[in-house]
Amino acid sequence: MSKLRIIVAGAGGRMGAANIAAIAAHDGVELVGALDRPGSAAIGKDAGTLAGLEALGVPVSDDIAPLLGRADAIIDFTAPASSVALAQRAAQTGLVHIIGTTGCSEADDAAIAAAAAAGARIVKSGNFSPGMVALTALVEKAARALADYDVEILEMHHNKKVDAPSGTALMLGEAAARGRDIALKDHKVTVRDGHTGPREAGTIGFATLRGGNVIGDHMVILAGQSERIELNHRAQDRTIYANGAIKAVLWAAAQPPGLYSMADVLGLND
Ligand SMILES: NC(=O)C1=CN([C@@H]2O[C@H](COP(=O)(O)OP(=O)(O)OC[C@H]3O[C@@H](n4cnc5c(N)ncnc54)[C@H](OP(=O)(O)O)[C@@H]3O)[C@@H](O)[C@H]2O)C=CC1
Ligand SMILES: O=C(O)C1=N[C@H](C(=O)O)C[C@H](O)C1
Repeated sequence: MSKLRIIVAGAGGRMGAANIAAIAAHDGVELVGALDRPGSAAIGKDAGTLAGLEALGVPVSDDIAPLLGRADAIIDFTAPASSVALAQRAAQTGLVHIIGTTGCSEADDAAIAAAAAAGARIVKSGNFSPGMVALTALVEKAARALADYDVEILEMHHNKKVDAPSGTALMLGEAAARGRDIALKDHKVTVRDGHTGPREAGTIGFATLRGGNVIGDHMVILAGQSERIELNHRAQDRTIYANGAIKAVLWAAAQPPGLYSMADVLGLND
């Protein structure tokens, strides 16, 4: 079987390097293009060198146009504006588009859904690790079973992260909300400061920590009157996300256009 040809967007970033290295190590895929922001220091450099590997003969560019005809998929861990623009390109050409970018607004998500409806095969997830997808399913079940317990979600990431709460924390919050048959947007509490009064029953609280080079820690707490359940996930290496993104490419290549989640990729929604 021929290898699937992948473009990595955000090649100069932390996840860009992890994605390039994971593609180079995988037998079923090959890197055919690397993109970054116009003006980025990565432009013109070899993608392999940027990822700490031997040169791969793939220079980083700021122009996707010449790459579109010779790629099957884009792996994109960048920024919301970039992911929306790439989704529109993927729709024009029917490409697989794997979106790991977090911090998207409702309008960004609507534009991404529109691109999927217009022909792109998009897998979008706040977290591409299979362990986190499994944890998300557990959180939904626990929130449903323990309907009167208070749900609080704590996350810690490195000091370069720009969005909060993390995409994963929001994904876990959505799972808890599904378990309770409520809409997260109507029940989430992301800030507590000053005289807040007692905790409002049925809300889902978020706490954000930032520091050092923490890759990604998440804890979901279900607090009852005489007990507390803590569901924890700690990422130890970005390779876990990059390998999940490749798994998503291989799965999505065989799907019709649409917007999919990692739960779809892992067969949890079958
Ligand atoms: N879903 C998941 O499993 C995971 C998601 N993430 C998410 O992935 C995203 C990237 O994370 P990370 O790699 O740590 O971040 P970095 O800042 O290290 O990398 C982002 C890259 O995208 C580039 N970029 C930013 N804006 C644009 C643009 N408009 N057009 C093209 N390229 C652009 C940046 O270029 P420059 O530096 O020049 O600005 C940089 O190379 C974040 O949203 C993060 O939350 C991260 C890990 C796992
Ligand atoms: O920015 C990061 O680093 C990460 N972002 C994702 C998120 O916002 O949840 C996934 C992971 O936690 C790392």
